[in-house]
Amino acid sequence: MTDRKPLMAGNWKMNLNHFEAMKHVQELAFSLTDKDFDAVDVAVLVPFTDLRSVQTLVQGDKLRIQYGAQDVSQHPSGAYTGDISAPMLAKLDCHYVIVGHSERRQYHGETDALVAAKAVAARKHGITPIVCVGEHLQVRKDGAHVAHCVEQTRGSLAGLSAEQVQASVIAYEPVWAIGTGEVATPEDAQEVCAAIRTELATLFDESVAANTRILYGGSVKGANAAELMAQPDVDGALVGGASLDAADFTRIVRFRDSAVAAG
Ligand SMILES: O=C[C@H](O)COP(=O)(O)O
Repeated sequence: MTDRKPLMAGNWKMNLNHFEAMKHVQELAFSLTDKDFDAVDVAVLVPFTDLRSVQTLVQGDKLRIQYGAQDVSQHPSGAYTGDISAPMLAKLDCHYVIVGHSERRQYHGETDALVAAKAVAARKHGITPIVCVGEHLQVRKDGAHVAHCVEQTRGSLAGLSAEQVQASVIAYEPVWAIGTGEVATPEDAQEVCAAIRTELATLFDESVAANTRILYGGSVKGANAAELMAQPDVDGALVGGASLDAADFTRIVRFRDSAVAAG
Protein backbone atom coordinates (compact mmCIF):
# COMPACT_ATOMS: atom_id res chain seq x y z
CA MET A 1 0.00 0.00 0.00
CA THR A 2 1.33 3.48 -0.80
CA ASP A 3 0.12 6.59 0.98
CA ARG A 4 -3.48 5.88 0.03
CA LYS A 5 -5.45 6.03 3.29
CA PRO A 6 -7.20 2.71 3.86
CA LEU A 7 -10.99 2.67 3.82
CA MET A 8 -12.94 0.15 5.85
CA ALA A 9 -16.53 0.30 4.66
CA GLY A 10 -19.29 -1.72 6.26
CA ASN A 11 -22.05 -2.71 3.86
CA TRP A 12 -24.97 -3.51 6.13
CA LYS A 13 -27.02 -4.78 3.17
CA MET A 14 -30.72 -5.17 4.12
CA ASN A 15 -30.08 -5.33 7.87
CA LEU A 16 -30.73 -3.03 10.86
CA ASN A 17 -33.77 -0.77 11.06
CA HIS A 18 -33.23 2.84 12.09
CA PHE A 19 -33.41 2.09 15.82
CA GLU A 20 -30.87 -0.70 15.47
CA ALA A 21 -28.76 1.50 13.21
CA MET A 22 -28.41 4.17 15.89
CA LYS A 23 -27.44 1.60 18.50
CA HIS A 24 -24.88 0.08 16.17
CA VAL A 25 -23.30 3.40 15.19
CA GLN A 26 -23.12 4.35 18.88
CA GLU A 27 -21.36 1.06 19.64
CA LEU A 28 -18.88 1.71 16.86
CA ALA A 29 -18.31 5.28 18.01
CA PHE A 30 -17.73 3.99 21.53
CA SER A 31 -15.16 1.44 20.47
CA LEU A 32 -13.22 3.51 17.89
CA THR A 33 -10.82 6.26 18.85
CA ASP A 34 -9.32 9.32 17.14
CA LYS A 35 -6.20 7.25 16.54
CA ASP A 36 -8.27 4.77 14.51
CA PHE A 37 -9.80 7.53 12.39
CA ASP A 38 -6.41 9.15 11.84
CA ALA A 39 -5.15 5.89 10.38
CA VAL A 40 -8.19 4.61 8.51
CA ASP A 41 -11.36 6.03 6.96
CA VAL A 42 -14.34 4.21 8.44
CA ALA A 43 -17.71 4.16 6.72
CA VAL A 44 -21.09 2.52 7.15
CA LEU A 45 -23.25 1.95 4.07
CA VAL A 46 -26.74 1.65 5.38
CA PRO A 47 -30.30 1.03 4.14
CA PHE A 48 -32.01 4.19 2.86
CA THR A 49 -34.39 4.15 5.83
CA ASP A 50 -31.43 4.50 8.24
CA LEU A 51 -29.74 7.44 6.57
CA ARG A 52 -31.50 10.27 8.37
CA SER A 53 -30.96 8.69 11.79
CA VAL A 54 -27.30 7.97 11.08
CA GLN A 55 -26.79 11.51 9.76
CA THR A 56 -28.38 13.00 12.88
CA LEU A 57 -26.19 10.93 15.16
CA VAL A 58 -22.96 11.49 13.24
CA GLN A 59 -23.43 15.23 12.83
CA GLY A 60 -24.97 15.81 16.26
CA ASP A 61 -22.12 14.08 18.07
CA LYS A 62 -19.45 15.12 15.57
CA LEU A 63 -18.48 11.49 14.95
CA ARG A 64 -15.75 10.76 12.44
CA ILE A 65 -17.68 7.81 11.02
CA GLN A 66 -18.55 8.39 7.38
CA TYR A 67 -21.77 7.05 5.94
CA GLY A 68 -23.55 6.41 2.72
CA ALA A 69 -26.07 4.33 0.80
CA GLN A 70 -26.03 1.04 -1.09
CA ASP A 71 -27.51 2.16 -4.41
CA VAL A 72 -28.52 5.30 -6.29
CA SER A 73 -30.59 6.10 -9.35
CA GLN A 74 -28.85 7.24 -12.50
CA HIS A 75 -31.60 9.88 -12.86
CA PRO A 76 -31.62 13.17 -10.92
CA SER A 77 -35.42 13.20 -10.37
CA GLY A 78 -38.69 12.19 -11.99
CA ALA A 79 -41.14 9.32 -12.37
CA TYR A 80 -38.95 6.48 -11.13
CA THR A 81 -41.04 4.84 -8.45
CA GLY A 82 -38.99 3.41 -5.62
CA ASP A 83 -35.70 4.95 -6.68
CA ILE A 84 -33.53 7.38 -4.71
CA SER A 85 -31.50 10.05 -6.49
CA ALA A 86 -27.98 11.34 -5.96
CA PRO A 87 -29.29 14.84 -5.06
CA MET A 88 -31.41 13.21 -2.32
CA LEU A 89 -28.35 11.40 -0.95
CA ALA A 90 -26.26 14.56 -1.22
CA LYS A 91 -28.91 16.44 0.78
CA LEU A 92 -28.32 13.90 3.57
CA ASP A 93 -24.56 14.57 3.32
CA CYS A 94 -23.75 11.03 2.21
CA HIS A 95 -20.05 10.50 1.61
CA TYR A 96 -20.37 7.28 -0.36
CA VAL A 97 -22.74 5.14 -2.36
CA ILE A 98 -22.15 1.57 -3.51
CA VAL A 99 -22.84 1.03 -7.20
CA GLY A 100 -22.87 -2.28 -9.04
CA HIS A 101 -22.71 -4.58 -6.04
CA SER A 102 -22.96 -8.15 -7.35
CA GLU A 103 -26.29 -8.53 -5.54
CA ARG A 104 -27.67 -5.58 -7.58
CA ARG A 105 -26.18 -7.02 -10.74
CA GLN A 106 -27.65 -10.46 -10.00
CA TYR A 107 -31.10 -9.64 -8.59
CA HIS A 108 -31.80 -6.39 -10.44
CA GLY A 109 -30.08 -7.09 -13.75
CA GLU A 110 -27.71 -4.14 -13.46
CA THR A 111 -25.30 -3.87 -16.39
CA ASP A 112 -21.89 -2.21 -16.55
CA ALA A 113 -23.44 0.69 -18.49
CA LEU A 114 -26.06 1.27 -15.78
CA VAL A 115 -23.42 1.03 -13.06
CA ALA A 116 -21.31 3.61 -14.89
CA ALA A 117 -24.32 5.94 -15.21
CA LYS A 118 -24.95 5.61 -11.46
CA ALA A 119 -21.29 6.36 -10.70
CA VAL A 120 -21.46 9.47 -12.89
CA ALA A 121 -24.65 10.60 -11.13
CA ALA A 122 -23.00 10.15 -7.73
CA ARG A 123 -19.85 12.10 -8.70
CA LYS A 124 -21.94 14.94 -10.15
CA HIS A 125 -23.35 15.46 -6.68
CA GLY A 126 -20.11 15.11 -4.75
CA ILE A 127 -20.72 11.55 -3.56
CA THR A 128 -17.94 8.97 -3.82
CA PRO A 129 -19.17 5.90 -5.67
CA ILE A 130 -17.80 2.55 -4.53
CA VAL A 131 -17.85 0.70 -7.84
CA CYS A 132 -18.00 -3.07 -7.37
CA VAL A 133 -16.63 -5.68 -9.73
CA GLY A 134 -15.95 -9.39 -9.30
CA GLU A 135 -16.17 -12.78 -10.92
CA HIS A 136 -18.47 -15.74 -10.34
CA LEU A 137 -16.96 -19.07 -9.34
CA GLN A 138 -17.08 -20.60 -12.81
CA VAL A 139 -15.16 -17.67 -14.29
CA ARG A 140 -12.42 -18.21 -11.72
CA LYS A 141 -12.40 -21.96 -12.36
CA ASP A 142 -11.96 -21.16 -16.04
CA GLY A 143 -8.99 -18.95 -15.18
CA ALA A 144 -10.68 -15.91 -16.75
CA HIS A 145 -11.10 -13.89 -13.54
CA VAL A 146 -8.48 -11.22 -14.22
CA ALA A 147 -9.73 -10.51 -17.74
CA HIS A 148 -13.33 -10.52 -16.47
CA CYS A 149 -12.68 -8.02 -13.68
CA VAL A 150 -10.62 -5.74 -15.91
CA GLU A 151 -13.40 -5.76 -18.51
CA GLN A 152 -16.03 -5.09 -15.85
CA THR A 153 -13.95 -2.22 -14.47
CA ARG A 154 -13.64 -0.69 -17.94
CA GLY A 155 -17.39 -0.98 -18.55
CA SER A 156 -18.38 0.26 -15.10
CA LEU A 157 -16.22 3.38 -15.41
CA ALA A 158 -17.21 4.23 -18.99
CA GLY A 159 -17.93 7.94 -19.31
CA LEU A 160 -16.17 8.95 -16.09
CA SER A 161 -13.36 11.49 -16.38
CA ALA A 162 -9.94 10.93 -14.83
CA GLU A 163 -10.91 13.29 -11.97
CA GLN A 164 -14.16 11.43 -11.39
CA VAL A 165 -12.39 8.06 -11.26
CA GLN A 166 -9.73 9.31 -8.89
CA ALA A 167 -12.50 10.54 -6.61
CA SER A 168 -14.16 7.12 -6.73
CA VAL A 169 -13.38 3.84 -4.99
CA ILE A 170 -13.29 0.47 -6.71
CA ALA A 171 -14.12 -2.70 -4.82
CA TYR A 172 -13.03 -6.11 -6.01
CA GLU A 173 -15.50 -8.61 -4.64
CA PRO A 174 -15.26 -12.16 -5.99
CA VAL A 175 -18.85 -13.38 -5.90
CA TRP A 176 -17.81 -16.80 -4.60
CA ALA A 177 -16.31 -15.15 -1.51
CA ILE A 178 -19.33 -13.03 -0.58
CA GLY A 179 -21.10 -14.29 2.51
CA THR A 180 -19.56 -17.73 2.13
CA GLY A 181 -16.76 -17.60 4.68
CA GLU A 182 -14.43 -18.51 1.82
CA VAL A 183 -12.15 -15.49 1.69
CA ALA A 184 -9.84 -14.98 -1.28
CA THR A 185 -6.19 -15.59 -0.49
CA PRO A 186 -4.14 -12.40 -0.15
CA GLU A 187 -2.44 -13.36 -3.43
CA ASP A 188 -5.81 -13.76 -5.19
CA ALA A 189 -6.92 -10.34 -3.94
CA GLN A 190 -3.61 -8.74 -4.91
CA GLU A 191 -3.63 -10.29 -8.39
CA VAL A 192 -6.97 -8.75 -9.36
CA CYS A 193 -6.52 -5.42 -7.51
CA ALA A 194 -3.15 -4.97 -9.24
CA ALA A 195 -4.68 -5.76 -12.63
CA ILE A 196 -7.43 -3.19 -12.01
CA ARG A 197 -4.80 -0.60 -11.09
CA THR A 198 -2.84 -1.35 -14.24
CA GLU A 199 -6.03 -0.92 -16.23
CA LEU A 200 -6.59 2.50 -14.63
CA ALA A 201 -3.13 3.52 -15.82
CA THR A 202 -4.03 2.35 -19.33
CA LEU A 203 -7.44 4.02 -19.37
CA PHE A 204 -6.27 7.24 -17.70
CA ASP A 205 -2.73 7.73 -16.42
CA GLU A 206 -0.28 6.64 -13.73
CA SER A 207 -1.48 9.31 -11.34
CA VAL A 208 -5.09 8.09 -11.47
CA ALA A 209 -3.83 4.55 -10.96
CA ALA A 210 -1.68 5.56 -8.00
CA ASN A 211 -4.36 7.64 -6.28
CA THR A 212 -7.50 5.54 -6.69
CA ARG A 213 -8.39 3.35 -3.73
CA ILE A 214 -9.12 -0.27 -4.54
CA LEU A 215 -10.80 -2.36 -1.84
CA TYR A 216 -11.21 -6.10 -1.43
CA GLY A 217 -14.54 -7.54 -0.29
CA GLY A 218 -15.73 -11.06 0.44
CA SER A 219 -15.73 -12.72 3.88
CA VAL A 220 -13.36 -10.17 5.41
CA LYS A 221 -13.14 -10.57 9.19
CA GLY A 222 -10.95 -9.35 12.00
CA ALA A 223 -8.97 -12.56 11.74
CA ASN A 224 -8.02 -12.20 8.06
CA ALA A 225 -7.96 -8.42 7.48
CA ALA A 226 -4.26 -7.88 8.22
CA GLU A 227 -2.94 -10.32 5.61
CA LEU A 228 -5.25 -8.88 2.95
CA MET A 229 -4.29 -5.31 3.81
CA ALA A 230 -0.60 -6.21 3.63
CA GLN A 231 -0.98 -6.49 -0.15
CA PRO A 232 0.38 -3.45 -1.99
CA ASP A 233 -2.70 -2.87 -4.15
CA VAL A 234 -5.38 -3.55 -1.52
CA ASP A 235 -6.39 -0.24 0.08
CA GLY A 236 -9.13 -1.37 2.41
CA ALA A 237 -12.16 -3.61 2.63
CA LEU A 238 -15.83 -3.65 1.78
CA VAL A 239 -17.21 -5.71 4.63
CA GLY A 240 -20.63 -7.36 4.75
CA GLY A 241 -21.46 -9.75 7.59
CA ALA A 242 -18.62 -8.76 9.90
CA SER A 243 -19.63 -5.10 9.73
CA LEU A 244 -22.77 -5.96 11.70
CA ASP A 245 -20.60 -6.95 14.65
CA ALA A 246 -19.11 -3.78 16.16
CA ALA A 247 -16.32 -5.70 17.90
CA ASP A 248 -15.22 -7.55 14.76
CA PHE A 249 -15.53 -4.45 12.58
CA THR A 250 -13.31 -2.65 15.10
CA ARG A 251 -10.73 -5.44 14.75
CA ILE A 252 -10.85 -4.95 10.96
CA VAL A 253 -10.33 -1.18 11.36
CA ARG A 254 -7.37 -2.01 13.65
CA PHE A 255 -5.86 -4.51 11.20
CA ARG A 256 -2.40 -3.09 11.87
CA ASP A 257 -2.61 -4.21 15.52
CA SER A 258 -3.10 -7.86 14.52
CA ALA A 259 -0.29 -7.52 11.96
CA VAL A 260 2.00 -6.36 14.76
CA ALA A 261 0.81 -9.15 17.09
CA ALA A 262 1.38 -11.77 14.39
CA GLY A 263 4.77 -10.40 13.39
O1 LIG B 1 -20.35 -5.63 0.22
C1 LIG B 1 -19.88 -6.55 0.93
C2 LIG B 1 -19.67 -7.85 0.40
O2 LIG B 1 -20.72 -8.33 -0.36
C3 LIG B 1 -19.01 -8.83 1.30
O3 LIG B 1 -19.93 -9.48 2.14
P1 LIG B 1 -19.35 -10.47 3.27
O4 LIG B 1 -18.30 -9.71 4.01
O5 LIG B 1 -20.54 -10.81 4.11
O6 LIG B 1 -18.77 -11.63 2.54
